[in-house]
Amino acid sequence: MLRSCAALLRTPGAPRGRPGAPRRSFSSEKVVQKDCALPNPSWSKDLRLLFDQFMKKCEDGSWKRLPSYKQFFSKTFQGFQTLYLDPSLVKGEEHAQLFTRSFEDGLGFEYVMFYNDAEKRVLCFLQVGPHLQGAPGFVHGGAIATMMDSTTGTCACRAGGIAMTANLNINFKRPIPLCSVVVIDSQLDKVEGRKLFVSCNVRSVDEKTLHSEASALFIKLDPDKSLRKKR
Ligand SMILES: CCCCC/C=C\C/C=C\C/C=C\C/C=C\CCCC(=O)SCCNC(=O)CCNC(=O)[C@H](O)C(C)(C)COP(=O)(O)OP(=O)(O)OC[C@H]1O[C@@H](n2cnc3c(N)ncnc32)[C@H](O)[C@@H]1OP(=O)(O)O
Repeated sequence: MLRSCAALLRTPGAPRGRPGAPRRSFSSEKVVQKDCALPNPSWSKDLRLLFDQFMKKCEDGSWKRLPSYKQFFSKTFQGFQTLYLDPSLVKGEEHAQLFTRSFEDGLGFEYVMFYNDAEKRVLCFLQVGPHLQGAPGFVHGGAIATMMDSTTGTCACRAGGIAMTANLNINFKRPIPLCSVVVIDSQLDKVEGRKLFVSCNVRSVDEKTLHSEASALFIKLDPDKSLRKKR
């Protein structure tokens, strides 16, 4: 796997992403709404296997694959914008992209999430690309935190409605090798009014290594309160 990772980095200036894909021109490009939570050629065998295994589990309806795009464009997100945002504070929206989906294929976060409604649980299968390096050879802690936030956040929003992270408490236990695949397992533990308590852990695919664990608090947004800056 590390070999394919190195191959992605070897040719500076070479077109990246899928072969034949147009080069990015930030100012004029219209972001294509492709579902990024589907296999692409950068996915390793481990990630493909986990994907295939869980697509099978989706057949009886117990698990659901969650599609993922570079931009939010669902009705839920439009609801988020209308209810909570002051339009005068929204800047650069036409260029906005979901942080975790803003890398060329294979270089950053490659992942797919599956949701189990009965268990209020989200599993994220994540391949960490070479541009997420922190300590040499290992993934940056901020990148791990990002994906723990995204996975627990997805779990909170699926289970409880639109919510934002108020607290994320992480213990980093073992570093994650760059270009490896890990499993983030999150579940809703408790609901108290608008507070959603979600925990997660990050393990290696063989489950032998516990890389990190976290607990998070999400607050369901109150439609009577705007998210604008308090003056
Ligand atoms: C974020 C995405 C939302 C979009 C949703 C759209 C679609 C959904 C679909 C799928 C989901 C998809 C993806 C999820 C992906 C990514 C997740 C990323 C999430 C983030 O990356 S998000 C960015 C970082 N996040 C912030 O930028 C928040 C800044 N923050 C605030 O905007 C406010 O802080 C807010 C709104 C959180 C609460 O404000 P508020 O005014 O509504 O509530 P209030 O302060 O009254 O607190 C109510 C009760 O919570 C207690 N409480 C509050 N904070 C606490 C804390 N830290 N520790 C302990 N208790 C706390 C109080 O003590 C009180 O408790 P009590 O009721 O018992 O007195």
